[in-house]
Amino acid sequence: MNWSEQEKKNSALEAVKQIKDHQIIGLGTGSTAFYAIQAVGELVKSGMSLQAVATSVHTENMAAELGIKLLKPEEVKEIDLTIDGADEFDSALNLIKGGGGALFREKIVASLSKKEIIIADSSKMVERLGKFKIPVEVVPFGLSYVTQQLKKAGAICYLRERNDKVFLTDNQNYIIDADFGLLDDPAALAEKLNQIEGVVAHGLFIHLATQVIMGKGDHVVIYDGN
Ligand SMILES: O=C(CO)[C@H](O)[C@H](O)COP(=O)(O)O
Repeated sequence: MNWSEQEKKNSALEAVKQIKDHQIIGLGTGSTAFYAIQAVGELVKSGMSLQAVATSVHTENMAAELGIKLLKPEEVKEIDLTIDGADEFDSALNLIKGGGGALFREKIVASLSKKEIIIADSSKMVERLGKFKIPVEVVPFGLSYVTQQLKKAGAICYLRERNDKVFLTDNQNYIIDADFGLLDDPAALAEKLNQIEGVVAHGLFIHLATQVIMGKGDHVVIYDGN
């Protein structure tokens, strides 16, 4: 396993230590969350009674294979603890998420969660957010309008594709990867994006993370939010 995979795994295993019996757990999406989902599967196998809400169809399938009982978000009032990855995080624990395209469900699950733990390898920590383009999930009907609004706001826009076809999210929407350059004020940009009709969700997660657990070499560093 290379160093970044080891850091991802270490951060995931550290986060999973916080899970208690009978809790409802939010399961993230991506290559870091993968290690957490595997570990939650182990806890269930060892006899812990846990239920989970998944942030994507991919995660749902993985959890089902591991015997983790799944709930739909509409069946829960709140989630005790969510463990998810991120594409970038800063010292205020603001995030860019959505590299895997699951940003809408991830944001709903994070918003339902009492505790949102972000797990990451050390490459994800940045001084200023924005090197990673901001994923913006858009209803297909609104693609032209939203693209124009994002451009007016200063972004260079890329419609996400996979295998030479337009990428479709689990919600059958498109993703525009919006390059705003390095951000001076992520919260202000998040507010601006919230105002655009046709935007389902964007990848700026402001004040949603409770804690970031970052793998660094063979240990982990924990950053707590305020
Ligand atoms: O937001 C996400 C998916 O929508 C992921 O959490 C993010 O892309 C990080 O992924 P990885 O752990 O594979 O680097």
